[in-house]
Amino acid sequence: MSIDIQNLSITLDDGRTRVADVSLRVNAGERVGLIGASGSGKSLITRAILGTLPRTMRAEGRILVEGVDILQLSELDRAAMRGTYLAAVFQNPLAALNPVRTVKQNVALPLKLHYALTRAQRRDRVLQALERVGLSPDLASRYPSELSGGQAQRVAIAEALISSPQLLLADEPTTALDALAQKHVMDLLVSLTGEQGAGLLLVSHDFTVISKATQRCYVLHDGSVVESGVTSELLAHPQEDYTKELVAAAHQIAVKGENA
Ligand SMILES: Nc1ncnc2c1ncn2[C@@H]1O[C@H](COP(=O)(O)OP(=O)(O)OP(=O)(O)O)[C@@H](O)[C@H]1O
Repeated sequence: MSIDIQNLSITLDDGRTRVADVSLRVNAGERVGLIGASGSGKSLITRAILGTLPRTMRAEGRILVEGVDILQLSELDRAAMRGTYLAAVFQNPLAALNPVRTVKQNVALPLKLHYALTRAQRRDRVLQALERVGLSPDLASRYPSELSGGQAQRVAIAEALISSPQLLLADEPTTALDALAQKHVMDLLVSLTGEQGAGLLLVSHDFTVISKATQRCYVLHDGSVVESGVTSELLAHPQEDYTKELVAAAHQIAVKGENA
């Protein structure tokens, strides 16, 4: 499944524009980055794709999925896309997981909502999903508050991928994790989306993260795309001043890490 965002603008009720005329494409099975500083509009674009923008905001333009403009679909149809064609992983897994449900109940939720499976089929799928993200079945009966940040993010990934979505939106999925958990979670996102043939839209403020996981990327500044291209080329030869700043920041972090 490809997703083709054409001239997307997101405006507040009072007329202020937060995202302006953004065009962005993720081809089937492709890993694409969306990079920009805090407040540049990355999360709003993700939410416009998911259909979860705040009620005080309006999205204009087109978001084509297999040629259908999903901005024109009903709320019900948008909700049906979440957990089937589309899934998402966010920065804070504990906010995304239901705290009063166990790990296995959280992971099973998309199956319960969207698929007619028996309890036994659901249980098997959940255990398989936990195994694929490298979590022991012993964790299945725990509550989210009884997990480390890295474990909780793995649970969120298992939940996102259990229904084999065709596009995974990952919004700063590693920002809240320590360096080792960051690497594990990124490796997992790349390998699992690859195995499932799903596309990945990876949102981050950090070129280091984007460069490790994506083939192409878009640079967002103050709600507009200022540059886009093959990630390795953008990193090696940024054209715009803003992209140069982001690249320099990533190099500084890398050098600090090497000297630590
Ligand atoms: N509910 C809201 N009402 C009004 N303005 C909002 C709302 N949500 C976000 N904004 C504004 O829209 C702009 C883009 O926000 P967005 O969350 O998309 O940024 P971001 O690039 O994802 O930042 P971060 O990396 O910090 O998450 C910001 O100026 C933000 O203050």
